[in-house]
Amino acid sequence: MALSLGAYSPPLICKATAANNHSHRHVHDVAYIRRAVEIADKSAGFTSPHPNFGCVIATRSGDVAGEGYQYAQGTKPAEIQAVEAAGEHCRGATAYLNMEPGDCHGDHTAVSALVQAGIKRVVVGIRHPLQHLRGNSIRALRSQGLHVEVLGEDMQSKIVEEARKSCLLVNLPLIHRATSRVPFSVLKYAMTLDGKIAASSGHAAWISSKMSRNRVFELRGRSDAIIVGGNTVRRDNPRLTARHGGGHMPIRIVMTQTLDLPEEANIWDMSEVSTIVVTQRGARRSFQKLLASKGVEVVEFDILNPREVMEYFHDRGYLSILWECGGTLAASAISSGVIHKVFAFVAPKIIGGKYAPSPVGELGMVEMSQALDLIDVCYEQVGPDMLISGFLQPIPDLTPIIPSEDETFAIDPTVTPYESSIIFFYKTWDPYGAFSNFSPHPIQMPDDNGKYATWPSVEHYYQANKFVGVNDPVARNCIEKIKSAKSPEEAARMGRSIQRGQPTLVRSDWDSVKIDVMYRALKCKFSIYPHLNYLLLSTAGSVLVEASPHDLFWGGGREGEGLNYLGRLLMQLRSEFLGESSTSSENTCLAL
Ligand SMILES: NC(=O)C1=CN([C@@H]2O[C@H](COP(=O)(O)OP(=O)(O)OC[C@H]3O[C@@H](n4cnc5c(N)ncnc54)[C@H](OP(=O)(O)O)[C@@H]3O)[C@@H](O)[C@H]2O)C=CC1
Ligand SMILES: Nc1c(N[C@@H]2O[C@H](COP(=O)(O)O)[C@@H](O)[C@H]2O)[nH]c(=O)[nH]c1=O
Repeated sequence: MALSLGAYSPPLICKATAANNHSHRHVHDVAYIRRAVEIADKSAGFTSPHPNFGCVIATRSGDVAGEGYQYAQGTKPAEIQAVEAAGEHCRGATAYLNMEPGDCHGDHTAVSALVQAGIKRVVVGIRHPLQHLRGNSIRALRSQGLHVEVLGEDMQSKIVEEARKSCLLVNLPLIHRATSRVPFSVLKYAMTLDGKIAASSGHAAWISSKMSRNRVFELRGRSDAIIVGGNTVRRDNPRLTARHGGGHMPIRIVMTQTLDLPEEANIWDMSEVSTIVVTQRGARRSFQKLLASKGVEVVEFDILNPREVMEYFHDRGYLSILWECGGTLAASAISSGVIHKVFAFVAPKIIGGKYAPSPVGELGMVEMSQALDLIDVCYEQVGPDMLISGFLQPIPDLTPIIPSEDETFAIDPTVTPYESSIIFFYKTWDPYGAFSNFSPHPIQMPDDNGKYATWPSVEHYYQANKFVGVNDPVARNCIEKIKSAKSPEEAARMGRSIQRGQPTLVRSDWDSVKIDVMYRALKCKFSIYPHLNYLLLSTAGSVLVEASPHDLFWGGGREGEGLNYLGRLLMQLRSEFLGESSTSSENTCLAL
């Protein structure tokens, strides 16, 4: 049954001229695209930031027949959900997508779903921002005879431009990933009406109201990580958790040169979420050991500055960072050009104090004409406070397309192709993302009794296996819960937190069997999906490395110090598929 557009109904249309018809169609299209944007954002706070896709299917008579949004990386594409919801109503209908589908895994699942369902026309908000995916799905849809229109390219008007902007905004972190080497960063602070972020004593709890602080929890939930400076840890002893009622918890990062931090602090409590300390190489080695004993990861930098640190977290796959530091680090981050957006909560209070700190320290500016102007400023009252937000940098321009390596050689044959013998993979949306255990490829695996069950991803299967064979109903319950986790990310979160919090539930032989468990899961995945098998074989001759800088067992580590067992297993499988060695998993482990 087709649903009425309801709250998203475009304005009523009266009789019109041909030109008017054109712009009226834009009104409809824009309303549906805006709805796709709205639903694309629905997983915010529940899952870590990821490319946000929404899809709305509208029938020829203008009713919404189906909708869907992608919940997390490795979950069902928005287009498939919308097609399933719309059923027969897809025939001849239009699909509205806020962003071109990202065919990260070479299987064109979203495109096939739209084609097979009988969709006639597709309106796309923006092309996929990532170079290796950009334009692929649009080309594929057109080659299948669908009429595809892209906002700003095939349709132009003021309202189209505004809708396009909303498509850019809902995926801004991804757009930054595509255009720069640092994650999208938001600086947030709370200040009194006289511009102080604490009293002269350093006391700051609280400046903003409870309502404003709840908004901050939401902002935290939308981020991969929250960063503060050493002084904020010493002064405030913050928890920096997202008490927003969502599932996603950002990692906490402390940036400190001296590593002169308290031995006991809320931020070292790793029961809910982990903390990473970034510091100067060689700083207080004994304290580093103490932190390591608490499970805190310490990352040393030769040059500790906001840009180096952000580039590191970009490489670690982070899309979005929230800065909740004081003015000293905030000034350094702004000067380094890594802050993109500001959220300032202004409380109607005056605290005074000649030495009370302010939100941004020394920027070296001497004339007001040098002040940084915010762009697209918004004012919103939150309880008694005023929230002022705006951008410090414009939305990156996606128009000038940087030529791909192949294109470069075509443009300039004198450029020698870079002979790459190492293939790095990590996030599902990056090149070779299908090698990630978070990729959306269900597998069928036998249980102890030889009965086959379907697992939504390799990650689900691997995490659940930690608790297999343990004679405890709680462990059995954990397996079922992990199996039905809504995303690979949630499966990983559950598996890791149960392993950490209730180690007695983990099977005693886990360390000795985990490689074999992973091997069997990967073997199934790369056997049952021909295109994945093809992709794996196409890498023959290259070293495969999971580019996880923090997982030193499955990943390659930051400086190649990781054991890269995931990469090794994939290479082992590749050579088995090529018939170069035996297929025994025991041999796999021996060969590693
Ligand atoms: N109201 C609000 O929104 C907030 C208020 N506050 C308040 O602010 C005060 C603390 O402010 P502030 O001292 O500015 O705290 P910061 O959070 O800015 O911490 C500064 C510290 O960051 C570390 N750091 C590491 N690298 C750099 C770098 N490249 N540049 C600058 N700093 C670096 C240093 O730590 P180290 O010394 O360990 O080497 C430095 O001392 C407290 O009173 C706190 O309550 C703090 C956050 C938000
Ligand atoms: N004082 C102040 C803020 N301060 C920020 O919040 C941190 C404390 O977080 P938590 O321990 O998780 O509650 C603190 O260290 C600083 O970064 N934030 C605000 O929204 N409003 C406020 O008035």
